[in-house]
Amino acid sequence: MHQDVKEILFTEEQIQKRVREMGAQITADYAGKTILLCGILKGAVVFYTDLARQIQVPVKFDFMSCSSYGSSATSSGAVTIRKDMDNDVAGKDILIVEDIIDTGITLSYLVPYLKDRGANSVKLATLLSKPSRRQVDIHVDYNGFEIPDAFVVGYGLDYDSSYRNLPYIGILKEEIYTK
Ligand SMILES: O=P(O)(O)OC[C@H]1O[C@H](OP(=O)(O)OP(=O)(O)O)[C@H](O)[C@@H]1O
Ligand code: HPA
Repeated sequence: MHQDVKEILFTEEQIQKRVREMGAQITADYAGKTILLCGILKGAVVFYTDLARQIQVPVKFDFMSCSSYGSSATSSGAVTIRKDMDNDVAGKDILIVEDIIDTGITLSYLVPYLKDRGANSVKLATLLSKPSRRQVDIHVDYNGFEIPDAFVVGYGLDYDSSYRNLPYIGILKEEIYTK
């Protein structure tokens, strides 16, 4: 275990098992359709590549990059798009892939944004959700794990751009982000 991690919340094996289950559910729900899989950079990348390979219906890859002002603790609710999807959204069945939903502010902006551009459907898959931190109500179609209000890293999630490559999800020691 990394020295900055105080506790492993989900091991590599637990994550892979859950991702397989989510992929099977998505495969069943989208039978006969093609999914435009929209990953939200950068945190979702690891989950995205694993989930995509567990989906057995046709999938097209696309990505968006967003930023919300301030840290997620102090977010003003203003979300800007740094990189939009390359594909035309109209008429497509879009599945947004996130690593974590915290306040819900990012998704509360993105889902209507894509719907307003004429998507046939917009659904949401997230590996992690922190319901106790929610500021806006978000409907999550596929949720990997609900977690307590702790700062987690690994499997794509970062603190100060580090730890994204840890194969597990762990709780970061408080002294790392309070120093
Ligand atoms: O529900 P919210 O409070 O809006 O927070 C969730 C968002 O915050 C994180 O992204 P971040 O801005 O840290 O960028 P990153 O994915 O590049 O790490 C995460 O990947 C979500 O996109
Ligand atoms: O716990 C977290 N870890 C990393 N990034 C995050 N963005 C919101 N919550 C978190």
